[in-house]
Amino acid sequence: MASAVLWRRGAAWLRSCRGNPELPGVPRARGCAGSREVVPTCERYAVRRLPFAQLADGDVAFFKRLMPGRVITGEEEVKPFNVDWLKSVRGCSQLVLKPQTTAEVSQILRYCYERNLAVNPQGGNTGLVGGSVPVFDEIILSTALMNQIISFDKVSGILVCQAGCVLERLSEYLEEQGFIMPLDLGAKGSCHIGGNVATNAGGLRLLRYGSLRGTVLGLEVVLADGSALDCLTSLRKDNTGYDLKQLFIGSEGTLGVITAVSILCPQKPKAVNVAFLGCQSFAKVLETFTTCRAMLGEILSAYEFMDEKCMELVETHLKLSSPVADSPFYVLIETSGSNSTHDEEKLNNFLERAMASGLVTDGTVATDTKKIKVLWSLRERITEALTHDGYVYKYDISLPVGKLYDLVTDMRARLGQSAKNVVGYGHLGDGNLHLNITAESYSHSLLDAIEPFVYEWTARCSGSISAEHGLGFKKRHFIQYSKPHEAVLLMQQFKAMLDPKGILNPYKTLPSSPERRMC
Ligand SMILES: O=C(O)CC[C@@H](O)C(=O)O
Ligand SMILES: [Zn+2]
Repeated sequence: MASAVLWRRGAAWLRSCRGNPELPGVPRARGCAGSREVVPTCERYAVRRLPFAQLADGDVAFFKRLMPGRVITGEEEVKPFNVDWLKSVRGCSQLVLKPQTTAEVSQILRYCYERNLAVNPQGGNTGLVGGSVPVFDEIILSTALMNQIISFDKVSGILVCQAGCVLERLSEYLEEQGFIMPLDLGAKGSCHIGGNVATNAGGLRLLRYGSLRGTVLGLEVVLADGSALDCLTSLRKDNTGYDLKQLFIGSEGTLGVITAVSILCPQKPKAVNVAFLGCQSFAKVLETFTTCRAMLGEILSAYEFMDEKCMELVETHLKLSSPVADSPFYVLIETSGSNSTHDEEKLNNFLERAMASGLVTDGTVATDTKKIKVLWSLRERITEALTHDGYVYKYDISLPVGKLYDLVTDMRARLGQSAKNVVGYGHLGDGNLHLNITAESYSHSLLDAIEPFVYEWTARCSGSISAEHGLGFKKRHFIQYSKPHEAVLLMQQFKAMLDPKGILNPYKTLPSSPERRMC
């Protein structure tokens, strides 16, 4: 019935958004993940502490002299820095340092290197694989006060800023200048650009603007021994030797601390539209993608999908309402272009075709900023909704796009009643599935039913076990499912060369001694 209504509406439908006006807007920071008590990581996973030095009173006194007023020591004050956003891993650091300058980061690391003290670099602490919090008592080096925009060149669109700038603040700043960040993600209200680069965050705009490996032009990095590496170039082209910045992009703070970033920013599109559509099968989601890519061409800027379980969760836990009739799958299509009449016409033609051929059975379109945000919030806030559903097991998989949803179906069949919900969503246009499984509480047996099955399944399809979230603490021992042994060895050699004492973000990204999960 809904489809008939849509079909008759034609172009008028294109201009409408049936999104509930009372839907709350997109939150500025990712919502709170509840107040669960978290078992310390080292206990839950039986991790062996590496032989770093223990923090002494003299160390704290040194840092207090170096950065008066920017050293946090009280147990309660340090607590939020010890726990990840998901409330799934917890360290027991006793010290948080908040440098403001690269020189201070250098001094901190020089001191820690000499004393053999382990350091956990931390940005907005929005990571999803336990990479941003300590495992034991690593000193937390927070980039929160390194939040200055250094320069923005309107001619080239190149932004240079300190690592601790919050992504959303950068976006707002750039929008005033007629530009945007090439990166957007649900955690934009809290995540730091340095953390985004350190994890090579993907996000919602990758389909259009590519990954940070292409848009980051330069980096300033402080190495483990405190020496600063100035690769903060703003050149589009520079073929002088090896491109060292690439080593640090996606290194998750294990090779150096990123202190400043130079990034190429696109012009703000003049016309943005979002269509939110219902599809009756995953095959139709795929066909809709092929059709819209062919018909929308260069104006297509995002193609996201979510299944009906995701919609149920955002409705139940966040009280958002679906703007379209219940469907097994939903897709969100965004266009970004320079001519609204042209873009709307293209989108309308595509939608008419999609409706006529039965690819899409219901849908709504938003052309103004407020309604666009409402539609995006249905997709962006799934992560937040999941945290209200219990303990969440998260998988972030790259797969050949045609196989993307088979993993969700297989996992559902495998887990049966032992899981509460098994949901699939993600950046379909990038071949990136977010598979999430919820249960009332954490259990080793459920984890054993999921892993290594999920990784073996992914490896059989030549996929990647981490598309965009990184390996952090939780996934480092599974790297071999996506990288050959020689590649892992070479990574370990790079690590040993740049950080011979292994003080930077230990227990993360690369496998070390095997850990046994406690039963
Ligand atoms: O929570 C997740 O699994 C995905 C988070 C994020 O990458 C997203 O695309 O929303
Ligand atoms: Zn994602």
